[in-house]
Amino acid sequence: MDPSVQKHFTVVDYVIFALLLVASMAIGLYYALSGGRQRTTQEFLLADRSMSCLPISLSLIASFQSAVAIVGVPAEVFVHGTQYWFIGCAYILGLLIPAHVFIPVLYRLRLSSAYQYLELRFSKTVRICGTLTFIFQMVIYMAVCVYTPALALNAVTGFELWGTVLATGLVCTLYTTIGGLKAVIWTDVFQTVVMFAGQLAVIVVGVQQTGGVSEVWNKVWEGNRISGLNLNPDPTERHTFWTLGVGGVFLMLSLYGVNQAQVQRYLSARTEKEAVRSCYMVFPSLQLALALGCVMGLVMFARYFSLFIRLVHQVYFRPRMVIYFVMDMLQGLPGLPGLFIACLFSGALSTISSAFNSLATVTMEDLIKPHCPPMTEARATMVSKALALSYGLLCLAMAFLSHLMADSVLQVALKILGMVGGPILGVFCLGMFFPWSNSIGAVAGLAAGLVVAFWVGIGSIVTRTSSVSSLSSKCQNVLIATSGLKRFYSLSYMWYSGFSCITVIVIGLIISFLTGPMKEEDVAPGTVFPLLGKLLWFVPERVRKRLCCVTPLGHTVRNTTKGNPFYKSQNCFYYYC
Ligand SMILES: O=C(O)CCCC[C@@H]1SC[C@@H]2NC(=O)N[C@@H]21
Ligand code: NA
Repeated sequence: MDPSVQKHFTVVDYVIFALLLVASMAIGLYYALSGGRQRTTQEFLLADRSMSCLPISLSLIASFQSAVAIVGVPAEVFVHGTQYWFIGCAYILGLLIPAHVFIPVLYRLRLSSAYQYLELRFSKTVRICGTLTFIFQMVIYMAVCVYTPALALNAVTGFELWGTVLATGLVCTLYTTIGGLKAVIWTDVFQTVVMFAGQLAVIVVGVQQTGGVSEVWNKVWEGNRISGLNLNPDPTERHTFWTLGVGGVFLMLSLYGVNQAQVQRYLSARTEKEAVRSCYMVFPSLQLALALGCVMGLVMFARYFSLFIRLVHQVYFRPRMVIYFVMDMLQGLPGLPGLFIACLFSGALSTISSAFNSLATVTMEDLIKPHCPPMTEARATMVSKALALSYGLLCLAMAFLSHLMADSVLQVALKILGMVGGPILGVFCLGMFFPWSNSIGAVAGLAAGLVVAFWVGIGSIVTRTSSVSSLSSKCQNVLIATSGLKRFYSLSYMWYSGFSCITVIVIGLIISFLTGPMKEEDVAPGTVFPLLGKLLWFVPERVRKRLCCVTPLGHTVRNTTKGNPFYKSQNCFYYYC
């Protein structure tokens, strides 16, 4: 099959793709014209805190399962084998800790934005730093998510590239702007179903065309794509059980524990129990999404092994390889290419709509409201909608600017999420688990974490490309002067979030102790989680009291200044033990 042959679509395919956009638009319109008709920020940004656990859990999946994973995971397994599947082990702690640590603290403070927590626990400065870091992270991540499917499609199917980006980007911006969080959550539900259906279709057709499951298994086994348990402790090895299973926990915590897009969904739950339940329900669906991606990679390997050997050395080929093979596999089956395109764009739409909405929320709640004269509810909602619209248009502009990086899109997305998500996770951990930390320590820690993350992230790109690019040898020598630095740059990207998170905590504690640690009575009630008390459960009660983790059952008193219910006793703050 000649790579230059562009795959053409039948009418059915275009209809299916158009149906995806129409259905998403219809859901947006429905929520614009029903309920409170999106007239308050409580409804527009938090769905009136009325959501139940099922839609929330599917929307939690959709927020960070974009076309990048749909294209990237099969490509990863196709080229490197099933080692990546071990990231599934990170989902256990990666969802249990958010369910039992982050959700209780953040939900009971009845926040609108995750970064309000940083002001309650530290100061306004820390809140603003956290908000700006989040905005930076999501704008870049959005660009990768919207560009990936469009570019891959164009390269393989002649699908009009910019027309697609514009069409999906505008539809997404529209339904997010008019329908608010309710529309974003319910379109996420619909789009998650489309995502699973598209991947399943490719797997079924691929197995059938390869000659059955056993045939696939034989080819996959022959090509030793089934990776064993790699327990190599070397942190520079890209994918091992440790980088994926342990490093992946930090990545999951930065996304499912403290990322505004996910926290906003927890806060939109009608009760705390619903929020915790939605976190539990994410686990099976996330494992299913991971399994579908890995199996799709294996089936494609079995189906195209011979061709792959010929083409794999063309680096440009990687990001488009999956689409290319899928389009070849599905051609002649009218409707299936359209379903797969719809699946790709469902991934992109559901991720960028969550990003628009969370970006509009934090900009409104953390940057505008606290610094502008109080505005009427109607005006605040209008501004929030304008923000969602402008972030949508910004994302489209970014997509036109960004160029798909040479290596796998999955790796690029995980690097961005790791490099920026890790430091933000670190600041939240510093605040929740270390009562002594103060706001100077938090700001210094965040800065140190970001510096370290970008140093290793950018260093890894420069040194890797410098080995192939025309960088002068002197420059190369300077860059990787010592082998230690070389090893530092070759740290697996799966450790970026863990490494930067720990840097934030260490630096944050040191600076806090140097500038005068916070006293227990100064810590805002309800903002600290007794991690030490939990971990030292075997230590006698009186010793634990000294560690300031008091027994539970504090009675709720309404604090007039903060307006938040919190647990307080006469001499010490009660924690959730
Ligand atoms: O946008 C994408 O799909 C790529 C980013 C994936 C983010 C992480 S990886 C672990 C967890 N599982 C998912 O499906 N997404 C998140
Ligand atoms: Na998505």
